[in-house]
Amino acid sequence: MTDWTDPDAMDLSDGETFDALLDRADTREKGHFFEFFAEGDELAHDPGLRLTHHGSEQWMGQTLNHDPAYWRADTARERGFEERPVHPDYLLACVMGITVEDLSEKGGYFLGRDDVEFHQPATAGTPLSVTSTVVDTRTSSSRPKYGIVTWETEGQDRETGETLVSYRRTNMIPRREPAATDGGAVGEQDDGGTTLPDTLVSPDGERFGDFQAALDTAREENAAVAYRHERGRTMDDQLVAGLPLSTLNTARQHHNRDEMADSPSGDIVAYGDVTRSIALAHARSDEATYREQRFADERFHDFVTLGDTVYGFTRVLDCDPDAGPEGAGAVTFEHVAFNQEQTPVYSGRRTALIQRNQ
Ligand SMILES: C/C(=C\C(=O)O)C(=O)SCCNC(=O)CCNC(=O)[C@H](O)C(C)(C)COP(=O)(O)OP(=O)(O)OC[C@H]1O[C@@H](n2cnc3c(N)ncnc32)[C@H](O)[C@@H]1OP(=O)(O)O
Repeated sequence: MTDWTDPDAMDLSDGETFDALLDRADTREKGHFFEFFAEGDELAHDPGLRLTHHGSEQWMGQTLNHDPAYWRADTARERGFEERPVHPDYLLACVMGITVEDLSEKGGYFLGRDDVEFHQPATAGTPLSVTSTVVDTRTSSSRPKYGIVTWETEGQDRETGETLVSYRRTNMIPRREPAATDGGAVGEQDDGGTTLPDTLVSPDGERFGDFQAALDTAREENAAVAYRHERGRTMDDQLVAGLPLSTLNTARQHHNRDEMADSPSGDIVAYGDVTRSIALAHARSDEATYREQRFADERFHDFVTLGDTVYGFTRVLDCDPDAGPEGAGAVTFEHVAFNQEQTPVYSGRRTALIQRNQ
């Protein structure tokens, strides 16, 4: 009988031998198919990640987030932070990155996120502890190869147990076995005409009062406060594969072109949090941000891949002068990330405190 442990028993450098071997080898799987998840299940995510200034600065630099409070200690103190925090987009991406191995590594697309709440600023050196609960599972009626799963996730400081950020996220997750469906609703569209305002108003400046004045003007003129941001960022390898890997995000969507060739996108796609952070950076560059508060109804509408350019568009929904400290008021925005073909790829509602005066 052949001793298969003998190094010379097989020549693995021979293409034909190796090909035949690969064909009969099982794959040690990573991640979970849709069928794994049941409502109420709780998962504690194991990958270890410690927030760092290096990671935050790399994230901010690549996504054009230049708010000095996250780069300099003096500005951070002026803005009411005890010490210079890491950027909230980086925090959110790290908390989600850690969850990917357990929740979505099988290849499910990130569809949307809701109830994103920043409970307190996070600082460099903080080790993360992240847990998720399955809150909903359903079959996709339009795509029988996929199911749709929603989780609630909480990211905590592993040492103090304090919650830093929490959110509810929904992904399309591949099924082990395709489902029988009702035929689905692919391509069905509401062809009801959309009405648009005749006029779009832009704020004159970047302060809370500028947003409030623009909303007042718009109300008088039956207009909306909405504008685009000039900057664009073309997605390169560093953004598509590098940044997600730096947050321990193992989703094959971002770094395995071979696997993705046969997927709905046909290629690797950008981490939704990178796409979103770029569009938000464009928006923040046109406002005097004081503090990020929360996000709601975030959706990823279309794929962003290598070579696509991400632009930003903003609509102002509400101003609340009574929320926040003396020097700031709350503004609720709807932000849209779109590509070079003007196709929306992300949209979400964001409430941030905006500084009142110079
Ligand atoms: C971290 C990470 C991955 C990870 O985590 O590891 C990532 O970063 S990955 C990159 C970011 N991501 C993307 O690049 C996806 C962009 N996107 C698309 O390219 C298209 O969306 C699609 C091709 C995926 C689908 O395309 P599509 O089939 O035409 O889309 P839809 O018909 O709109 O949705 C199909 C079904 O999802 C339901 N659905 C949609 N949105 C939501 C929502 N928010 N909440 C709950 N259910 C939702 C819908 O209700 C329908 O359900 P049914 O199948 O039952 O009708």
